Amino acid sequence: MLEVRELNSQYGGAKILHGVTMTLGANEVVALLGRNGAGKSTTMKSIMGMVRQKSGSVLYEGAEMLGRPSHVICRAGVGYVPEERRIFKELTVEENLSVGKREKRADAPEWTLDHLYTLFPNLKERRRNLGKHLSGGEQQMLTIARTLMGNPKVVLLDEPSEGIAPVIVEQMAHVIAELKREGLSVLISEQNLHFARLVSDRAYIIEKGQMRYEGTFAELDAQPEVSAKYLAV
Ligand SMILES: Nc1ncnc2c1ncn2[C@@H]1O[C@H](COP(=O)(O)OP(=O)(O)OP(=O)(O)O)[C@@H](O)[C@H]1O
Repeated sequence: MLEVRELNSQYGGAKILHGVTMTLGANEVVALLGRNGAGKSTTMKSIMGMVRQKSGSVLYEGAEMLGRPSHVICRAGVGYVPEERRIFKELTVEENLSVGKREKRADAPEWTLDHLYTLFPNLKERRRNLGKHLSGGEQQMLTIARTLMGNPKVVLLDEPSEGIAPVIVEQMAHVIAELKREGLSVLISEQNLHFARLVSDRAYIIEKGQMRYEGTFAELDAQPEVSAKYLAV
């Protein structure tokens, strides 16, 4: 589905990613783990065409995306939910969702408002409220819901559990499980090993822009020195 090979990225003179290689299979949920500043967001932004200076390869369904603009990558079927929630604060929940609406894709689920409201009951209750009146967790959900309105096949979620209340974290885990059930592929970036383990099939660990680990959580548990070295405890 998504295949990143030998990806190097830099901001100005600062080289951040050094030969990052990873895959996301069809209908898989994969976690990209790592501490603050390890390069998780930069990996996602590079996949999305949001970092200008980069080399390597980003194949989406076999087609090269490296060097293509973000909107083309988006339209090809890759949805991206950045760490900082991007909602229109002066628009209602429903208006925010309408802004994200894109054409139906033959090979991906179509998300109507009704379908989304089943998955996000809080947003249904608050559909006439302005974005600025939502809690942080609701804004996070709205950003995901709006991305789904684009009918993506792949969704990249940057730190979905960060800065939200524990009850919302549970809902977030449910949402990710539902996305998988709908047939989507999901890449999440996480510092929270507990949450990642709950929702993902397998994991990568990145540190200083380099991949340090690839495998299942069971394999990771068998090597406690790896999480001790590369993950926050
Ligand atoms: N626009 C930018 N210009 C210069 N350096 C940047 C920029 N964005 C990020 N960096 C640097 O790139 C490195 C990786 O940052 P990145 O945001 O990818 O990390 P992360 O793993 O996502 O961590 P976080 O949880 O803090 O988002 C950090 O050293 C950061 O300071």
